[in-house]
Amino acid sequence: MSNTNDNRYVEIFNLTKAYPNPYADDVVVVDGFDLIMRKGEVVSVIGHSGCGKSTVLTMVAGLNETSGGSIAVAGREISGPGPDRAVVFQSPCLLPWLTSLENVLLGVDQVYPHGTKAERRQICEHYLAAVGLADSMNKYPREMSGGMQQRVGIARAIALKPRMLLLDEPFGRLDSLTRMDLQDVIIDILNRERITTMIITHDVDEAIYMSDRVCMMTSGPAAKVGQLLDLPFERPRVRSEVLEHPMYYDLRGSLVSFLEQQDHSGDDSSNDDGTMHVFQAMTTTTHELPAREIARENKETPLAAAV
Ligand SMILES: Nc1ncnc2c1ncn2[C@@H]1O[C@H](COP(=O)(O)OP(=O)(O)OP(=O)(O)O)[C@@H](O)[C@H]1O
Repeated sequence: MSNTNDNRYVEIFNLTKAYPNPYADDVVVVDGFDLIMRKGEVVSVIGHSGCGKSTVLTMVAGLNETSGGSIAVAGREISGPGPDRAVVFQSPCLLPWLTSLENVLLGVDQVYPHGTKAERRQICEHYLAAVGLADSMNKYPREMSGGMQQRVGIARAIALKPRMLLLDEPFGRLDSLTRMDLQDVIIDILNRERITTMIITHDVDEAIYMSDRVCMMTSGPAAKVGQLLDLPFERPRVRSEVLEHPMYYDLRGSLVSFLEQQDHSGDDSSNDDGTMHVFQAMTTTTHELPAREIARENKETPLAAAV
């Protein structure tokens, strides 16, 4: 019998991170971050620059030690990095002396040591084709554009058949057309493979298009989950249907409104009647998490649709 519960596939409880400060007390960047993800669910994490999004993602990846709290994936508490959690960063960091196929093979060789060489190669070819690189398997990174290199990075991550995919602003360095192409590449793969995925993004529209829920982080220091927003769009997801959905602009407004509140110093995100502004334009389900006064000396970014 499996010891995992598909409704609680990823369990992040009371996650905390304090970075050392050589001149004063440690800086508590994340404090009390709680999130439960269902198996196959795609959650975007959005928040102002510097609030701690990447800190959360790298802790889930096991690349950044936690200061407190716990993270469990598929019923097992994580204690370091592992191939069960594949990460795609803004820059794919390919090995320049290897072709795209060889770059993907590096990880696949580790994960499928008992497969034959031909089987492992077939897995790499399958995922490189899935990201649109069927004709570029023997190219070196220097022969590929930034978008193509990022496709290799995505293929490399997904070929590991991870339990969880962690995407840290994976399109941050790409032009808007390439960005849209790659959003669709990932959406297609997620439609087929149903990998539980966390995406860090600054882009409200990307968060809405890509995910099943949006996790909105409060501004740091001591950032945590401020709101969770359920999205009503079906999968497989079609961009035009999402954009034309009658709820689209209300949902977008809710996200922007939350971020705007976080941008206002000393605002505790509540109306006079204690309700959250973010709920006002909404008819879909949201889950309110306990509010806490957050000191925000560290705000940086003016609000825009992309924060
Ligand atoms: N290794 C580190 N040591 C000390 N402070 C750090 C370290 N890494 C990040 N920080 C600080 O922690 C805070 C959160 O950083 P983080 O990169 O997680 O934020 P973010 O929300 O992902 O930012 P952005 O959206 O700009 O990428 C920032 O103030 C940053 O300066």
